[in-house]
Amino acid sequence: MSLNDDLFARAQAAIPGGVNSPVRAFRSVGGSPLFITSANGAYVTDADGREYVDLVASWGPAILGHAHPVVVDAVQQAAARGLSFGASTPAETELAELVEERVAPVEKVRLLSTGTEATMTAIRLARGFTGRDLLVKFAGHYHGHSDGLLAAAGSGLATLALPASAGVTKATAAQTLVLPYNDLDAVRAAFAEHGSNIAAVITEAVAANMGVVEPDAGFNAALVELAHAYGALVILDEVLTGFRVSRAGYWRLDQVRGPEHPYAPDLFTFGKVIGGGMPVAALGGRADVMDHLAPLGPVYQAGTLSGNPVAVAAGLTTLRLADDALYARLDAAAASVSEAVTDALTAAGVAHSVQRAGNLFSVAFGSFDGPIRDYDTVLAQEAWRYPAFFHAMLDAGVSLPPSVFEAWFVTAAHDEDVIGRIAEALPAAARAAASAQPPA
Ligand SMILES: Cc1ncc(COP(=O)(O)O)c(C=O)c1O
Ligand SMILES: N[C@H](C=O)CCC(=O)O
Repeated sequence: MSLNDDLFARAQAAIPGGVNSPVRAFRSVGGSPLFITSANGAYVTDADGREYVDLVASWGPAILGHAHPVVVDAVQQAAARGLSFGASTPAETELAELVEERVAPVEKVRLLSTGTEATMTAIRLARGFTGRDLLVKFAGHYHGHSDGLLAAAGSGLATLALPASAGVTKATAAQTLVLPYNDLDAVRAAFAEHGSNIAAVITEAVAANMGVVEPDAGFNAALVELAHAYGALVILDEVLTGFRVSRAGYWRLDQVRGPEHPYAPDLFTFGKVIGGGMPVAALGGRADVMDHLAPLGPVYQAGTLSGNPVAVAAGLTTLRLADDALYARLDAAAASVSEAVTDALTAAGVAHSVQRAGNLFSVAFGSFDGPIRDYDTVLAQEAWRYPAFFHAMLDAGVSLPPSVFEAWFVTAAHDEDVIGRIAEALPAAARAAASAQPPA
């Protein structure tokens, strides 16, 4: 028994499933999750003192690498000035201004603590602004764990094969129309039938919670055009992609992909990188919509720790360090790792698709006709090959997301040496995936 195993046994007695977020539980890959005691640069160290190359990066936020000294210093200085005031601070406005400067359609920003709060508030605001009830979401997209968003959600629900969550009332579930991703005909049909009662369409800027699945070129732009034709809003969920794939998130990368560019979603949600590893999230968008939030308008949102000064210091410092050169480095690291994955799997004779968008990527096992475009295809893959692949990588000192349905994350600290260690581990993992057997 390792110390990790002991800690997991103890945690399971004290915490449901031993984890504080289900995706950490290793349920689809088996074994005890890692209990991390420290992290630095591209590495995490577990309770047994074993160091791993980390491709989870706190599920996205750690773009600079773990414990970046400038960020840690900013956090320490902010903490020394006081942990929380329950009052406004100058840095909150600086962070809001920085988001508005980078993401052109965002005219006003409200800070919150989690991505879940951001999407939940965005939906309430869209309903309050339009006076309508229905919400459109796409199968396989994950927007956090508020009630109306848990149908056909990716991430942990995909991993645990949960089509929805217990505890969501039928009335709430009935207000969410779940449509197949990348299917504009389905969106057109939904608007044709329910258009006068649809408040908003929410979409991940690029789906990255069912593995990475890019929107077709022009898809996000067409959503905006369609929704606006019916008086509905579009919420672009950039909780995962915002400030991770470029200085202005996926929205900026998308501007050059579609025929309809530029397009302007009404609301954006941010999380993860905007907090630099601490709990900051944001809702931003058109001023006339945002001004419906209390205290100006009737849509209520609040938070004791919203805009927490220590967390904002981490986020602001991280964003200021994230320049175009940093994103170029992340893109190059993602390209190298994803090419190494393809080379190893191909050499082992494992059919697969490496799905990539900017510096985000994931692997799907099986034969596909081109890049995957929807959740049904994601679910039909040979997911049973992943546990063997995952554990072979872990044994070789590389920590991957413990689910085939999650994206892999590189950091600026993933330099040539680190990528070399990943590349060395891949051939044995690919052979393990090749000899994996489907469940009986
Ligand atoms: C696209 C997206 N939206 C929303 C969320 C929810 O964010 P949080 O986990 O901070 O509540 C996540 C991830 O968890 C996400 O990936
Ligand atoms: N896929 C999720 C976020 O993007 C994973 C994070 C979590 O839910 O703990």
